[in-house]
Amino acid sequence: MKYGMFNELMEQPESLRRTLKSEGDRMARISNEILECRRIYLVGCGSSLSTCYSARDAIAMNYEVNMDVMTGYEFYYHRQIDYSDSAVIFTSQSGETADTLAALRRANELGLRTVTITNEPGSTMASESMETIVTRCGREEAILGTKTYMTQLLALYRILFGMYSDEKSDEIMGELEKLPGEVEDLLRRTEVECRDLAEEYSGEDIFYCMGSGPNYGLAYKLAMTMLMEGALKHSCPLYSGEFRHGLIERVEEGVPVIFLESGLPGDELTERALRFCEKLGAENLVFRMSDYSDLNGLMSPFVLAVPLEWFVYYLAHFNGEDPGSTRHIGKVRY
Ligand SMILES: N[C@@H]1[C@@H](O)[C@H](O)[C@@H](COP(=O)(O)O)O[C@@H]1O
Repeated sequence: MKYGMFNELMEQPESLRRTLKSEGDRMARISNEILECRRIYLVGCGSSLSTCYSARDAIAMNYEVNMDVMTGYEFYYHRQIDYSDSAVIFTSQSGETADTLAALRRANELGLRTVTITNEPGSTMASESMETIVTRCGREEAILGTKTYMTQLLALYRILFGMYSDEKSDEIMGELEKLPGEVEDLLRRTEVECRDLAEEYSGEDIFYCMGSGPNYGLAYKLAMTMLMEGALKHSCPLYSGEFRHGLIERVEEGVPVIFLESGLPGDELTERALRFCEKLGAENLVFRMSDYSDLNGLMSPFVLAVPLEWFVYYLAHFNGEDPGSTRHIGKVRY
């Protein structure tokens, strides 16, 4: 059984290729423009907030930078926005989310430099933002964003790592170019094993999702939009270091916990939590960057997203749900 989301999932490599080609120069120009800014805000909601977390954490682990991540309404209601020489990058697949649009309007009123990354060139946010990067995916119908997630994260990494010129940024910029091929390969390699895993866990009601560094953002997306929206499972994301401040009291034999590991230094906390959960006999599902790719650990949200997409796609399927459907909220406003 193939759902509409299947084709969107398979279109990820091509969407990445098209976005790199058509938006490359514009992204490079924006990197140079925001380089001089004293502060950069990243603002989005849901899946589009998760990309902000991942990009911020990837950058903050390597560079000294004033960068804040906020949801749309956090930004809107925040009294102390630093608007002298600051830039805001808004992420919205639809370009219509009311929260993010309200934040964009406030930023424009305050005179901040505004950039929107969206998949909808005709959207309200695209027309009201000073600069727009259009992810070249074509329309995405599934509520569980795949190609729009991948390309949005690509755009954020390109713009933010593009502000620097050193060995690390050169490496990441080079690896971003390799992503379409890498994702193509992952889509092929990981479907069957993740379908089997989904079948095994299809009866579970709740999944805790843990990651550190750039994988916290992915844990957030996995819990909030993939498992809750896509597979209709209860879920909760957390920073690996937060394990011992709550979840440690709740984990017990048979409770499923998903660990996302990048191999970066912050993952010593993920490993520590994993060892503890092993001792308790929890159902540990570990997605390790080193099992899937040789790319830098900073690229793990792109890489691990693919097996997770298959896992969630089939988890929904084995529960008789369409992974791309939604019960209460629409994807794109027409
Ligand atoms: N249910 C959707 C989420 O799936 C989406 O991630 C979020 C942001 O949407 P957008 O990226 O279009 O702003 O909006 C809603 O909450």
